[in-house]
Amino acid sequence: MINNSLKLFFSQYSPPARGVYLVSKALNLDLTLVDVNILSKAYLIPELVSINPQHTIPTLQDGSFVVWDSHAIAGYLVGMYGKDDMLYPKDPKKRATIDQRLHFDTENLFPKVVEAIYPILFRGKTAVPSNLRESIKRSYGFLEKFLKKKVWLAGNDLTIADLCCVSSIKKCKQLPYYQEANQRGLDMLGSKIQERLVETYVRNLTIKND
Ligand SMILES: N[C@@H](CCC(=O)N[C@@H](CS)C(=O)NCC(=O)O)C(=O)O
Repeated sequence: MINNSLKLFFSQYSPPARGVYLVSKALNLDLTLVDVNILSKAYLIPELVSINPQHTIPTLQDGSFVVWDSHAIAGYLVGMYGKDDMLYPKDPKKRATIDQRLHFDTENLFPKVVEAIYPILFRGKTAVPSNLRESIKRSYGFLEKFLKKKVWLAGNDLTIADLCCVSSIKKCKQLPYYQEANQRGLDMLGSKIQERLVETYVRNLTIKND
């Protein structure tokens, strides 16, 4: 379904932006993607800052309505454009479980990704500290427990919890739109991290030899 009024401020390097992109694919919605280079200092484009003072990626503009935070955007897209509520059921118990997973992503998973990756991308660090690696493993352990006896993260059906957390990764890989909507950006982020590690390594060698 093409909706020309839906504009998503997006970056392949942004996991939450890719979460929203996955949701749009699940809904068969065509978004207009505005590619924002979050790796460059010039990413604060006026078009984004004027509608979202927090200037976070992803931000959705639907006509005169603006919403940001990937989880809020995902719920909005299902409510507004879903042919049914399967991806984000209105049933209070089902929704509460999904919301718990989404909040887990906000307060636990994503901050750890940021803590692990940002110092390598932006501050010349070359490794993820071992205590953080342990902490990330604990988070994945929680996800495994959430998944126990369930097909998907919040029950037997795919929901926005899966698409936002992309935690039940093997299942998500089976989705027909997964490669385009997540794997491509994930590979780009992986290559960028490798590139930064090599740059930092070479810079450190040069400093040593000076
Ligand atoms: N909880 C937010 C996190 C959004 C976020 O922090 N996005 C990062 C990119 S992955 C960003 O916009 N960073 C630049 C900034 O905060 O100005 C969400 O789920 O959308």
